[in-house]
Amino acid sequence: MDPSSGIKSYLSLLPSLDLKVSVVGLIAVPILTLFGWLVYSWLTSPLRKYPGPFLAGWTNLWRLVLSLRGRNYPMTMRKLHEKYGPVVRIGPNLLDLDYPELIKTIFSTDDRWRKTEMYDNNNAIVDGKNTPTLFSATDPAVHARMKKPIAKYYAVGNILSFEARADALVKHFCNELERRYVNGPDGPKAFDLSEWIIFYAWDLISTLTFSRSFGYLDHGHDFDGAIAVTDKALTYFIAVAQMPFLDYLLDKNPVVRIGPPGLGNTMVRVTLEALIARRTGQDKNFDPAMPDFLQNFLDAQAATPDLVDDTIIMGYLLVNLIAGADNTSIVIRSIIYLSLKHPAVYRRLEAEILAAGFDRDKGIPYKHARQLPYFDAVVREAVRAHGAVSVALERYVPAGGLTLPDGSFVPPGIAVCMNPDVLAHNRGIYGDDVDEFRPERWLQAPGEDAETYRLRIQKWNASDLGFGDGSRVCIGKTLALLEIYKVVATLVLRYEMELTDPEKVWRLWQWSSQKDIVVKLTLRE
Ligand code: HEM
Repeated sequence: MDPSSGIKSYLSLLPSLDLKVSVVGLIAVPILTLFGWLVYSWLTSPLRKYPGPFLAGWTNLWRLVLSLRGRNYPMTMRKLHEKYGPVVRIGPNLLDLDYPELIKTIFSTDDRWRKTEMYDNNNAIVDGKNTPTLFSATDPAVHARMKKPIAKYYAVGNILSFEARADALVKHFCNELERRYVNGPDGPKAFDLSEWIIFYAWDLISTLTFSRSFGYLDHGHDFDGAIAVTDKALTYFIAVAQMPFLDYLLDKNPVVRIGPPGLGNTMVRVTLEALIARRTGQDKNFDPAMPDFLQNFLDAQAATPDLVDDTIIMGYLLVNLIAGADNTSIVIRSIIYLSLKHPAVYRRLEAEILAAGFDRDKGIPYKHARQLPYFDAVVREAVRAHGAVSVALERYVPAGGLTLPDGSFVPPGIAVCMNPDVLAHNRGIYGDDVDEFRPERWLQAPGEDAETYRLRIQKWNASDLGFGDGSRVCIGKTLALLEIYKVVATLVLRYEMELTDPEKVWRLWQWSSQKDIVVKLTLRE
């Protein structure tokens, strides 16, 4: 059938030629204007000189579609850099840079490099209000006001004061695994460790945040569906980050919220309940002798009431819950799976942890665990090889513009981004074996003198964006490392661990998350 016949028959219903012309005009003019505007923008864009996929120069739609294809996104970004070099135009107004030497400029401490609108999507809706959080705030002044009263609570000293609680939770984690999968009458049973790791991360962060565990370890499954909701939320955030205005049409539509369903509601409800219970003295779980983040935030409010109101406290609590658990789980899974997949690595790690003199029935002291050089190398390599963040972190070029190492000039107002995953696979930094999991690269190489090694690691540290950098660096890094080192060391110390099928490859979904790490644990003698 002629596809235009529908339009023709519709036009034939119109009473006069004039009206026909008007209707055609009404349709054609906006389309032609849009097309003309696109062509004009494309021709006059200062980014025209940079290479990249053809469609990317015209619209962010191609990135949106790519983002919905999960793991393909980070892999495509790596391939694009292999094909085009360190600068790739991935949007009409966006350059993706693989220049580790620019990290300190773009992710600086001077607040001139503002986060772009892609972060607005992470604002929380509290009491119907679109509320920026410590993570999502794009205005440097708003961010600084939020961060100042609470930064100290994420410093090593305060995080170490949470150690006893973390130890108790790691013990609970082991007890549940042993009860269900290790000490059964038929001996060890295979199970998917990947999901138990997220249960651990959620229960630990909720315990440290407001002294009540979500209860996933007790239930052994996503009993309230909140983990599934968060997964959907992440998929959504990643997608709308590519075209931020979509979030204003969908989730944050001021007239009628279109969707997606229920994002963030569970977290907001649980968090609000915890705050009210604490304020009204009804919080039975809270022991003043063991302060938690909520107590810290209330102390911050008492000390600086002009900076911290209840909405800000809700934002602090929500970011704690949402920003950390998934990322931390991804790294723990990478460490365990990638080590087990490389038996020589696992054996060396195991030997070091077993020889470290930890008491199997007590918590593993974080500071002691961090001193083990091979363990440290394994963690760093896991973050490099398969880290948690494969989203490009965007910033606006400030007044004065940016001169790239290739000599080209990027004017102010253009967005540039760096992707921790792309940087972690930069051959110029890590060598041609970037795709291999090789923790030894982080140790002093045979024949390498101490000074050369020191300088090499210094350069690698400066090239690492896995936890961000500058004034917007991850505030939860120490906490995440504490969670990671404790649980990995405990698992290795207590159990002989094996993949039930060493040939089977984990299943990657979303962008970096992993599923199907099926293991068997046997209690060590
Ligand atoms: C392995 C685990 C983690 C990884 C890989 C990670 C990674 C990152 C990265 C890359 C950034 C910078 C984002 C940007 O510049 O756009 C960031 C920021 C942030 N992270 Fe983490 N994170 C982890 C764990 C946590 C935890 C446990 C918390 C909280 C309890 C947390 C809270 C935050 C916050 C609040 C920010 C924004 C900081 C600011 O802008 O001042 N993260 N994280």
